This record gives sequence, structure tokens and C-alpha cells, in this order.
Amino acid sequence: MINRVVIVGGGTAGWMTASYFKAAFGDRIDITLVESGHLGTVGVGEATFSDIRHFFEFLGLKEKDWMPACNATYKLAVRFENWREQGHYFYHPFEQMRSVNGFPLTDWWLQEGPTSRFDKDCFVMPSVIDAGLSPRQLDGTLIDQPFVEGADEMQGLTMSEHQGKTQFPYAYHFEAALLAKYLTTYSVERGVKHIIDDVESVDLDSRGWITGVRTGEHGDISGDLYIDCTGFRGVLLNKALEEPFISYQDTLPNDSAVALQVPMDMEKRGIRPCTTATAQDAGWIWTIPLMGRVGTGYVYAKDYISPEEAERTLREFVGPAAADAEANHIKMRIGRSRNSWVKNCVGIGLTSGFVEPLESTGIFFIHHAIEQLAKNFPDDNWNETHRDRYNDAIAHVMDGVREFLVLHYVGAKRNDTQYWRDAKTRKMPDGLAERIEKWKTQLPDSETVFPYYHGLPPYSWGCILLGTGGIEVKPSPALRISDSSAAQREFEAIREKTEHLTRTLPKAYDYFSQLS
Ligand SMILES: Cc1cc2nc3c(=O)[nH]c(=O)nc-3n(C[C@H](O)[C@H](O)[C@H](O)COP(=O)(O)OP(=O)(O)OC[C@H]3O[C@@H](n4cnc5c(N)ncnc54)[C@H](O)[C@@H]3O)c2cc1C
Ligand SMILES: N[C@H](Cc1c[nH]c2cc(Cl)ccc12)C(=O)O
Repeated sequence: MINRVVIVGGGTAGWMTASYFKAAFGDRIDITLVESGHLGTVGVGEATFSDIRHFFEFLGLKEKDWMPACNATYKLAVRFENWREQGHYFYHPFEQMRSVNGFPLTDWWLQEGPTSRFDKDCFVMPSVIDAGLSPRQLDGTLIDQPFVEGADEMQGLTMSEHQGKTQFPYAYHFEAALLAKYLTTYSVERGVKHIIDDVESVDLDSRGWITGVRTGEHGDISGDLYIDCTGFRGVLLNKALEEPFISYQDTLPNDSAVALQVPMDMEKRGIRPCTTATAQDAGWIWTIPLMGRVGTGYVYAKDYISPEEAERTLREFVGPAAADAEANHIKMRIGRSRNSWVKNCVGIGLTSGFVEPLESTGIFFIHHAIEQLAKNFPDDNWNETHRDRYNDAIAHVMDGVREFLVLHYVGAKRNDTQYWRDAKTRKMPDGLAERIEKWKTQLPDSETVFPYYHGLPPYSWGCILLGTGGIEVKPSPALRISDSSAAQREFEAIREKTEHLTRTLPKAYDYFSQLS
């Protein structure tokens, strides 16, 4: 049995892992988490995938338990502003793609689109977001969507097993530091040993396996399995075990960010329930609404703009409310460890890998890694099959998301600065150019997107292609000679549903202010 687990690092990755493993394995596993008292965590205001609800469900937590404690709000989409041209925006929503006669509605939209807005013609969420509404009524009733919430056959499935079966209509925004604090209490109450100290060195045996970590004040801590959640430092995996890091910077050049937390009266401002990604001269700015403040930051490539200029741009973007906010400059390590599981050490979180937060994939990577590790948990035979399966799953998810992000830049019509022009000529990950060729005559489907599980359904790829507008796509030839009346009825049904929802849903702020 492997039942002594040592986690090094107390950011989002460390505490999500500790709490999930306690919920999964109870007292059959002994967990010690060591975190530095002075090295900070990266967590800024964070946005997630909708799948994160499975994590909270697994821990037995309801929204009213954790959301108010983390100043959380709902995220119904990512809103992309100015990626095509100044003043243009589109949504990548959490919403089941409708299909008519075997073709996604977006394909019909290319042939028959009632207006120039694919997002508002094909989905109801964009109008709900524009009106600043909550997807739940004040009594908690969720808007009726074609998805299954809590159905028995879905219990216990991992995210990859869930994919394609349902699409939940929202994700979350929350304060990462508050979530880490919440999960600390959850974990410690369930028996996780919490040590605040620095790991100063790592002991290896003659085979190079970890036998213990040495701390400044608490001596040696040893276990069977070591989980490296030390962030970009990779203290165990990359430093002690010397596992190489594969950089993605040749295809994704953004390597820096500057973040601000801006206190705000959200009742007055109102909550637009989505993450906004506003394109800038050398990157993009995120805006994340939380209860009591807005999290914002400029993600940029330092080859194109200096940190000082990025901070100045961000402050101008936010306006006077940012005057007293302290800027947090972050250097990002973009790419992944060649293998995230090496010998008796598994890197989770930023140690394992990271891509810029354009589609909020950091916490999704952590959640996926935890589910895969729980599924492939080793015994003392250290069977290679479990390790190899785990490493393949982690590599695929990150490589797939890298392609998805590159599509945003290659697809963006804007080319008004060197940064955006270079995005069109930069090397692409293997296979993407061929896939884009196929999508020019038929929007992405399960047979033409990145072929391994990477968290994004085919409709997500279609939204980016249609929204960014730089790649010309044509309707499928079959639809040109097909009867479109069923598609027309579907567009009409969406219009009616949108009209009904925008009349009946409460304001997002009102929903959160009564949630407890
Ligand atoms: C600019 C930016 C924006 C982001 N936005 C999003 C988003 O919107 N959505 C999303 O899902 N993800 C986002 N992410 C990613 C997300 O922040 C991370 O995935 C998440 O915070 C996990 O970080 P971590 O726990 O791996 O590392 P960290 O937060 O860096 O934590 C590392 C921990 O290790 C400890 N440590 C380090 N060295 C030692 C040592 N020697 N001894 C003891 N302890 C040590 C530190 O004290 C700390 O506790 C973003 C990341 C960045 C950089
Ligand atoms: N696994 C899916 C991924 C997904 C589906 N739609 C979206 C929209 C946005 Cl903005 C991000 C991710 C996804 C999920 O989490 O729902």
C-alpha cells in the first residue's frame, strides 16, 4: 500500500489535492502538506471551467457553503472584446450546442444566419450576460437547459468520462486565496497534517527516488508518494529530479502578467456574469467580477512591451478606481514538464504545466490531474502502466489546450500592431494548420479537433473560429442543398427563449447577495 502522501506547496494545487484525496480515501491515507510561510502563492482572481462543480460535489460542498466565503460569482462565458476589430465582441458560452438534422446549429448559421451575430443567434447565454442576469432564480431554480444535473448515471465519472454527455450552463469566478483558506480548514478538519515551513532540500536514494524532504524547522518529512505543488519553482520534480520542462513559448509568446485587485461597489456597478478578455496592443486584459471587487490583469509578451508600459496600460484601462491598488507583476513559465509523474513524485499545478489564462484552464488542469491520479493511484509495485497512463493524459490535455489557445491568435482578424501581425506567421503546433484547412469548409467536430481529451468540446473551437473572424469559413456544401426550415424554427425558438429569460431572471448581483 502507498498510504503516506507528502504534498509540498499550499496554493490552489496543494489544497485542492489534499482535500480531494481526503474525500476520496479518508483515513486510509495519511497526508502531510508543507507550505512555505513566506513564499507567496500565484492565485489572483480566478475563473474556472463549469466542470469544477464536480470537484465541489465530490467534497460534499454546496454553492451556499463555499461561494460566499470566496466572494464567488457565476461565469456564463468568456467575452472576447476587440479580437476582430475595435468595438467588436463575441461570447464563448457554457451552453449545449443545438443540433439540427445532424449538423450543429453554427453550421446552419453559416448557411442561413438570421443576423451577423453567431453567438446571439445560436445561444441564449450571450443575451442573459449582456443583461447582467443570474442563470438561477432567487429560489435557486436553474434555467431550463438541455443538460442533466446530478443524474445517478453521472455520479463518480471523471471530467473526461462526462464530456459530450452534458453541458452545464455556468462556471465560477472566485478569490483563489480565499478558496485555498477554505480548503485548508476542510482538509485539516479531516486529518491533513499542515506544516508551515520551507523545504530546503530533497533526499534521494541510489535509484534517484525521493526518501524525504528536509525542512528548516520541522526536520525531515518522509512519505511514500510526494506531490510537488511548489508552483513555477518545481522544487521536487524539476529541481531535485531534474525532469525537463518543455516550453510552449515558440507558439504562445505571452510570458508575463501584471494584476490588480480593484475594490468596487458591485451593487452599483452591477455584475456582468462572464470573464472578459479585451485584446490589447501586445496581449489582452482580463476582467473578473467578484463580490466586492474586480480582478484584472494584463497578460503580455515582454518581447513586445515592458512591464512598466503594461502596468500603465492596465491602470488606464481600469481608470481611477485602480489608483490605490498595488500591482502584482508575475513572470509565467509557459509549457509543461516532460513527464508530470517521475519515480515517486507527481507534479500538480504550475509545476506540471501552465498556459496563459485566456480560457481559464489552470484550475481545470489541476482538477483533471487529481482525478487522473486518484484513478491511477499506485501501490508499492509502482506499476508503470498507471504512471504512463497518467503522464499521457496530462501531456494530452495541455498540448490540446495549447492548440486551442493558438487558434485564438491565428484566428484573430486584428493585425494593427507587430504583436498581432506576428501571430499570423508564427510556428503553429504540429497538426493545427491541417485542422484549420479542414474547418474552412466544415466547422470543427469531434473528428477534426485535437484527437485526445483536452476539456474543450468541438463547439468551443467553432466559437473561436467564428468569433475571431480572421479565417474565412464556408458553410458545409451539404447544407446549401438541404431544407433549412427546421434550422429556422430552432433560431426562432432561441429568440423566444432569450426574450423570456431576459424578462424573468434576476440580476446576478441580487442572486449572490442573498446566497448564504
Ligand atoms: C496571471 C495568472 C492568471 C491566472 N488566472 C487563472 C484563471 O483565471 N483560472 C485558472 O484556472 N487558473 C488561472 N491561473 C493559474 C492558477 O493561478 C494556478 O493554476 C493555481 O494558482 C495553482 O498554482 P499552484 O498551487 O500550482 O502554485 P502557487 O500558487 O505558486 O503555490 C505554490 C506553493 O508552493 C509553496 N512553495 C514553493 N516553494 C516551496 C518550498 N521550497 N517549500 C515549501 N513550500 C514551497 C509556496 O509557498 C506556495 O504555497 C492563473 C495564473 C497566472 C500566472
Ligand atoms: N468541459 C467543459 C468545457 C467547456 C465547454 N464550454 C466552455 C466554455 C468556456 Cl468559456 C470554457 C470551457 C468550456 C466545461 O467545463 O463546461
